Amino acid sequence: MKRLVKTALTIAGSDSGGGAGIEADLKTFTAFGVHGLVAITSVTAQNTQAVTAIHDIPPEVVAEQIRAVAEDIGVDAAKTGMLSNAEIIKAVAKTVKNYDFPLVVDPVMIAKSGAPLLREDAVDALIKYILPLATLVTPNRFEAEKLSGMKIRSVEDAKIVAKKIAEETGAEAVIVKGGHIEGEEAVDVLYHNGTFREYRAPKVEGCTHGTGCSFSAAITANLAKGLGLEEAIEVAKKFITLGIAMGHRIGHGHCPVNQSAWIEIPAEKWRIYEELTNAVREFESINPVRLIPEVGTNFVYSLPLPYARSTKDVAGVKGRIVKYGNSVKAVGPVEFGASDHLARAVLTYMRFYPEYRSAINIRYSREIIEEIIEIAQERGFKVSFYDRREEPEEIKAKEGATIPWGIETAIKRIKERPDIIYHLGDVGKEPMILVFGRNPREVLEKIKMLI
Ligand SMILES: Cc1ncc(COP(=O)(O)OP(=O)(O)O)c(N)n1
Ligand SMILES: Cc1ncsc1CCOP(=O)(O)O
Repeated sequence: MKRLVKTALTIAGSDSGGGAGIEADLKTFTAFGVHGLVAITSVTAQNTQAVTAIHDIPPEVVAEQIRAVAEDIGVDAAKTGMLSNAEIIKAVAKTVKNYDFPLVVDPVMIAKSGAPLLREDAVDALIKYILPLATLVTPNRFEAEKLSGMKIRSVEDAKIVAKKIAEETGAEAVIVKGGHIEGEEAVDVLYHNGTFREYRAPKVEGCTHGTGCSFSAAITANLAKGLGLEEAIEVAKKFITLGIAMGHRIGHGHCPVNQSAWIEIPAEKWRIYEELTNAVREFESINPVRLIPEVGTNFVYSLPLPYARSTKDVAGVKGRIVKYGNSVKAVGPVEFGASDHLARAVLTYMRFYPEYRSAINIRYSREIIEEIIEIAQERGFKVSFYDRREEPEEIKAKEGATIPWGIETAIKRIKERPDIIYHLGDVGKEPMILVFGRNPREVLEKIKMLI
């Protein structure tokens, strides 16, 4: 039977910290929907700060891992990472020659923490045995300098070096990565089929442990899926830029790239869209006319942290929910970026209570707030408030700062998490009640109690 899922093989070392090596490669393969296969070359005891032990696997066992998966399952594309010593390099070269899958070579030499991952005497073996088999070699600045014997200070130097490595080793293509080359952008230079191509992205703040591994794994996964080389690199560049920006802030050293962001953000966005759309429909059907303020109601649901960074990451109702005769109607559909005020409120709230990602605003009246306080006492809900008259002048003067200040003030006012925050308005500002919950369902439950 024809195999439906594509497969990618990583021939690399294990990083016990889960940031680089085999672990990074497998997460990357999964992010692209490709089944990952492994041939472990070396087991490292490693964290974000250091490599504290290295145990190399016997070369024949490395070769046997490749053979075992290639013979039974089949390999659509493969990559190499940490190969550690010359014997492993020779065993890998001899084995992969028996198959015709594309091979991406990440010439791993030194860990971010500074530890050597390739013996000094094995660099020549890498050049002699592995690079000639490569569909693509992916050195960073320092690896490219080592492979070429030349210094790289600019994108122009990177071009000369990429061409030199390809011509001297017989590698089909070489991409010299620009993360360590000076400039505001990370410019990667590809030499392929006698021509150059530049891949540009802003140098983003974030986490970089495992970037080389994840980038080469992303290219491999996309080659396995049938993309051409240049297209596969284009996707991988976007993937790694997002992964660095969304990196997991763990450990005390170089924090790791987040390979899941690529798949998690779109998946979460879809779940949020569905859940919020259903909740808005239910809110309309309850028809809570007396709860709709003059400015209208919005109902929001944010991406989880660390993905929620701006109001664009919060879904809301476009055009808000309004009174229409005797009924309550959403003006437009649920969209990300459709809310400003309520989105800023929920983003501030999440700084204190990250799981509470949904909120709705309803009309303030003395009667409604008294009912809320009564229900809150019965059900154990907490209510807090902020008073715009207490707002410091410097906050007033700053565009968009009132709501974050107000939510923070209300949260700090009481010792426990407030389910409901209200404010009494100001000149030209309608007073408002904001109801928070972990998700739209929880917010709706609270609203239903008021009806
Ligand atoms: C087992 C293992 N393989 C590769 C690396 C290199 O990862 P890192 O240190 O983050 O550097 P790049 O990913 O940028 O090449 C490693 N540390 N461990
Ligand atoms: C005016 C206002 N203030 C708090 S919620 C709200 C209404 C909803 O505003 P948005 O649609 O910008 O979230």
